[in-house]
Amino acid sequence: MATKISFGTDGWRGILARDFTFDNVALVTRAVADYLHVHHLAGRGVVVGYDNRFLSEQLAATVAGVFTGRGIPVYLTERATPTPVTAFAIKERRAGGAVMLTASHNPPEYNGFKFIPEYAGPALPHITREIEDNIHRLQAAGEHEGGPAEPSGDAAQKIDPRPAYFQHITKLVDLDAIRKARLRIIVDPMYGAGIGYLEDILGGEGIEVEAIHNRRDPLFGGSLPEPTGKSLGELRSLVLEHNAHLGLALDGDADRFGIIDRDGTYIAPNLFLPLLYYHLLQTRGERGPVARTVATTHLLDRLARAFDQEVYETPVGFKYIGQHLLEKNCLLGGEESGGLSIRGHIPEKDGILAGLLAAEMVAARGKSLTDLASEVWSRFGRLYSERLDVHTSAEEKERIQGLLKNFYPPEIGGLKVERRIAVDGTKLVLENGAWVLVRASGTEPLFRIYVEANTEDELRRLQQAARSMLGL
Ligand SMILES: O=P(O)(O)OC[C@H]1O[C@H](O)[C@H](O)[C@@H](O)[C@@H]1O
Repeated sequence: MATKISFGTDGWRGILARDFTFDNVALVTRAVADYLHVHHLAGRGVVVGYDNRFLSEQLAATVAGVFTGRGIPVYLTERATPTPVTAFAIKERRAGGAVMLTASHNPPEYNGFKFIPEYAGPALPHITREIEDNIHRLQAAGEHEGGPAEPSGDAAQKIDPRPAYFQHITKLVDLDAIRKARLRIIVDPMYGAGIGYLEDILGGEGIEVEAIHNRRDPLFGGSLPEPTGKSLGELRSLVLEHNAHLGLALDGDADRFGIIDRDGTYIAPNLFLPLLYYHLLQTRGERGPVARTVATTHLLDRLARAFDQEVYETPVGFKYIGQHLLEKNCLLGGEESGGLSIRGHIPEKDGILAGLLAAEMVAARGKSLTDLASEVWSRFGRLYSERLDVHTSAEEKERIQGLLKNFYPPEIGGLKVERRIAVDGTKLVLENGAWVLVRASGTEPLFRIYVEANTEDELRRLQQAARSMLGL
């Protein structure tokens, strides 16, 4: 039977050997090739990149073979490459798009297929829908049943996308300031595709940098390549032990970031994003709107208001943030799951850029991120945010989806509901600015409950209230 292949929040993911097979990857590539031909992009060629996972390189060779077999020139990266670097290579070569083989921060048994169109950011839904339609058409025609062997990736042109990316990133970040401030930095690429990026960019400028987990391990040392507070224990210990100024981590394909401050504090994206927007506005003196997802902190809105800038609120998924970076000339776009990009860069999230900007902020102000946070909170107030992930059965999922459609209570946790936003899940904004959002994840079989409140107590109260109202 044909596998059901669909593009979720960010590409198609599947379990290796079960549904993520060479045949299915070849089939999806054929669907992308058809898309490129129909849109007259095929002649510009396509970049193919891959992460450090099991079989990623071999799967990338299959992708390259299918494209070249269909007359599409291929630029195949000569080694594992971060997603943002693969995306940047599109721009540099004016290619018609890219395919990136990666399952990002998923468990080791997964792999994934991202199509990045010619604008060098994640594919928007109308594009993935068209590719899915092509897949279904090919499946209906029996093309999923093997067919003639695809040529290997030998016909592809091998590229090293690093030099051009390094050159570009050097223009976006003040590496000189980082060097002059004599920062000591520890980096953790989590065994992923980001190995050799932060450490080489910083080290190349004579900045003191040390790297851990910087060899390939498709099992990710027994944990997930997801740079959250929970998984960065070793980085935290080393930062403290070496008295470093920062610990900078990347996820499996280096599009997300994780930051440890000098005192070992994990700086969550919902805090880092406002700190960075403040840095761009206040310290760099730049101006421009900000784009955030519906699940991301409203502290960004407070900053935007104070500096007379606009805020764009999007559904979850960096594809929407990327679209705003492109179309609204935003200064910053970011999301709570750990993605950001800035004006002048590609509309794709980039963990390498995020880490370098963190170092620039610390260097420019001679303050730790925690001290910078105190400065921002004293000017704009503090907000407490947290996301809960709740697993449910398939029947439960349906019940909750049904409930959410009409979920508009007059109050939650004793606070009046002022506004309901339904761009993605259901978000209720309360009378004192606190808010609750409940939505089904597009990448995992669970619901996410996001709450932002003015105090820690209020946060817990709202979490409890939302859970009991929905039976979650
Ligand atoms: O909450 P989910 O639908 O699972 O999505 C969580 C995240 O998944 C991927 O990493 C996307 O690239 C992100 O843009 C998104 O925020």
